[in-house]
Amino acid sequence: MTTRPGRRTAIPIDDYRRVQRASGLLAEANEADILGPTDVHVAARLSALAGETDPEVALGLALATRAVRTGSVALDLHQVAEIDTTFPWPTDTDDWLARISRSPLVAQRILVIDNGLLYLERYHDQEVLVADELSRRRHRPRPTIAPDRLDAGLGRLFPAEADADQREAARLAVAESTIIITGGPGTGKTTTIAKVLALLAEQYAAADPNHVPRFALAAPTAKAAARLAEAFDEASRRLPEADRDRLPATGASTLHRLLGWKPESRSRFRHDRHSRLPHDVVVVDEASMVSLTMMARLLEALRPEARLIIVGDPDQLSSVEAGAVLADLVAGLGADARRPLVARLRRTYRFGGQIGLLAQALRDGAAEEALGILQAGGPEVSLFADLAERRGLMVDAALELRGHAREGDAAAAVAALGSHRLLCAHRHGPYGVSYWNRQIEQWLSEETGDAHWAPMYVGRPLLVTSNDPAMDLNNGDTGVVVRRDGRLVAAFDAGTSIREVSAARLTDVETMHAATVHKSQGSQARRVTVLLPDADSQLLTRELLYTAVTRAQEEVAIIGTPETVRAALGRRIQRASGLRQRLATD
Ligand SMILES: Nc1ncnc2c1ncn2[C@@H]1O[C@H](COP(=O)(O)OP(=O)(O)OP(=O)(O)O)[C@@H](O)[C@H]1O
Repeated sequence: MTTRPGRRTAIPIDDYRRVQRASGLLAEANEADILGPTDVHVAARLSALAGETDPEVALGLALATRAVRTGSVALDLHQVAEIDTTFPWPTDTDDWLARISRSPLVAQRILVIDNGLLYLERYHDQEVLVADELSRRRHRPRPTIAPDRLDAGLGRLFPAEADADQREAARLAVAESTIIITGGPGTGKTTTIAKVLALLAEQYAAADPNHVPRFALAAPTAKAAARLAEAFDEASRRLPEADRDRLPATGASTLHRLLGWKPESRSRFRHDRHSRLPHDVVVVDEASMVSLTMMARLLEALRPEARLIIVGDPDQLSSVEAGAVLADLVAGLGADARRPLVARLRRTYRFGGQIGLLAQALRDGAAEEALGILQAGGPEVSLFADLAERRGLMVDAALELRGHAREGDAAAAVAALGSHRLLCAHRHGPYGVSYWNRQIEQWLSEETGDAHWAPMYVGRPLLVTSNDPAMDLNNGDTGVVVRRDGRLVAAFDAGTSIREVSAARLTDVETMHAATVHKSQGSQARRVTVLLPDADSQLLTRELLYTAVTRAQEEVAIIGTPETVRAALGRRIQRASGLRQRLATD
């Protein structure tokens, strides 16, 4: 048994996961690592308060709490055996569900049973709200448009035969007031958004020349919002002049900022159903990262007649919070063949080909095809067994950063952050971010002769790990420490500009030679190295590998074996929710 050193009483190091006062089934499930301490505490306390004495009902509540903690919106009791096949689960699941339905926990709406799924009340309310708001939007009359003008605009902006998917997506986005546009990396999502907004500006101008429409572009994270602003700017510049001139000024912000987040209260926003957003059109990009809670807040804050355009890649990792809303919306709203509200962009414009082909094979779970592409190698994709193969590349990237940082060239240093990224599934352990950050620093120090690294060294790449409104820094922002007039300043990428703050004032930052795949979502680098963990790691999933590979703009190397690639593609992230069912049967 491992013990913490220097203590008089030996305490097992994993004790923090054990709940000392729990008993019975909850304690057993805690001991089996099925339930975490929060699940046990919540279930024990709420059951006691509600007067529930059946331990299997309390177990249901604990599992519903666990479900939310692990990304699901609801729990299907019939699937619990998949969590742990050896645990002594209640033998009659229907009876278990029936006992829960008669419980005071349900009478007091702590738990809700709907369509055979078990919910914590708050998540049930949010799911119903999202389904109801979307249903209301779907059954409203279509917006009035000038169809001839739309046809002419589509012909003008999407003249090529090869752009049929984009043209169709744009047609739907103008004709409908709610639409989802999906597509993998480089399929022209941002390009299409710019053209859709140009077409809409034209429609609004024709309907009422005195009304200047208000467009909002939003993304779930600050990083993604900055990238959207940049890409949108670029795409708008390529529009024909008359279309560009019609576009109203449209910056991009986070969803939190759009809704007017009030930091003093966790889930409160300035805009809600009593104070709606003033916009005519709201575009949400990187929607795979939007949680159920955020989607609920957005939908209730939109004016009923406002247009909503949801854009994203449903095959990427979902939000770190509960829900896989984009995937649910695509499955639920795409199910209606009579009135499809989902447009798919399938053609890749960005890559020379191999990264796109690899991404496709990964998305489809076609392991042998993916391995074929990887093993054929080439300038864009490769598979290595050992990360040492990339040592030269990683050291060069770190040296480039250091060079610009020593010269005090913040813009060049920030740009150099995008040259290479090492992506890991884990934070800790031999495949983790912490280990590899230290290793790359060690290699760098061997190269430069700088023996010891102070915590803040010139050329240190930074990742912000919490929101800091006072410094205007957001969780996920990236920057680099540069030397400026003998002082150390941290220069951050603010999309189209650089923000500098004193490095000494920074608290919640990590080194970012390596980053987790989750943290890298919404950003890209020219070259990417993906370090796969052992095949039995539960974090190794198809969504993770697909998200990691699609962060690469020019070249990607996977560090792993055919076995780990197969294991990744064979493991899917399962997130239970009733949303797609509600939407499909609406
Ligand atoms: N119809 C098109 N014809 C030619 N090039 C295009 C077309 N659509 C997009 N592109 C080009 O493909 C590249 C990717 O486009 P865009 O940034 O719009 O894609 P995206 O799907 O938003 O990408 P991301 O993966 O960054 O979200 C850009 O260089 C863009 O100019």
